[in-house]
Amino acid sequence: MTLTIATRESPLALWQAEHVQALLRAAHPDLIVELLPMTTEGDQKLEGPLYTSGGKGLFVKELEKALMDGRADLAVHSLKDVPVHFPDGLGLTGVMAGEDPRDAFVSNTAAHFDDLPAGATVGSASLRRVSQLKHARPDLNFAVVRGNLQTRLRKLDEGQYDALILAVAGLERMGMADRIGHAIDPDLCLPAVGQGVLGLETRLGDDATIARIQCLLDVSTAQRIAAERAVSTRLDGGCQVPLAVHAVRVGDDLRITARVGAPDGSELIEVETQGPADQGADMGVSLAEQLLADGAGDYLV
Ligand SMILES: NCc1[nH]cc(CCC(=O)O)c1CC(=O)O
Repeated sequence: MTLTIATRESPLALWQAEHVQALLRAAHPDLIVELLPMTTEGDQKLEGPLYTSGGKGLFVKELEKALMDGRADLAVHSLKDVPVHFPDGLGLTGVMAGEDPRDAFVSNTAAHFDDLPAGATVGSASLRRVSQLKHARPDLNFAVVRGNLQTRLRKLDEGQYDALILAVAGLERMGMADRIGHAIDPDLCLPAVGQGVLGLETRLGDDATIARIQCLLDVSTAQRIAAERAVSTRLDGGCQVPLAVHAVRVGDDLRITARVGAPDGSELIEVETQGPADQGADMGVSLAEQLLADGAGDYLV
């Protein structure tokens, strides 16, 4: 049997696909695992912030076409970039064990976010990051930065920004953990839904592929993801909205924290709940409704 993994051609996407390819080869010596690298619309549209150019779906659509056509059997995604709804016939078959979910502070001049002087320029195109960090530090200047991790770091090194905020997991996967000044306390900047988690998308009912990837799946992470994605599904949120959701395991429970912030940092709404880990999806829906009751709708356009 041959299993083909569709992947974007960015260095991070290729790393993720090759990582899964190596794990599948090791688990199934009889299996031929191939990559189908493709350029997506999202990779071609690198001007302007993601939330003005069509959102997360752009990175996923081409890969899903390949799955539907049978040119590929599996897509490996940074779950953070995966929209809440799937096309007919496709689905999220499972998730792998989560890595560090936090954001990273990256700077060549300041050792810590708190050390940034007033007026310093922080590069981020994420409404989630900007709304939370502006709330904490209204005196900083936030500027859009796009491109893959390597491009963003080059712009930092050229002096276009005093600091960048990037996901710890992406930097670690790229072998660039040495660029991390410090991981940011979730209290300051709560992570995105699914941050640091790889999700595996297949055709629904493709039992042969689904059987082969079982060995990669992590049940505890799946519970965390069910909770987090329930919040964004109820709010219909993509990366176009300033939404942060983070579920952590506390014994047999999950504690879920969610925030929606004004893009200008003037208001930050936070809600939290705790309950049995296998009821995360229901808890997530209630938490989303609590956010709406607290006025989050104003910022979820
Ligand atoms: N939005 C791009 C993206 N998608 C996933 C990651 C990092 C890895 C992850 O969170 O799984 C990144 C880079 C970043 O936000 O710095």
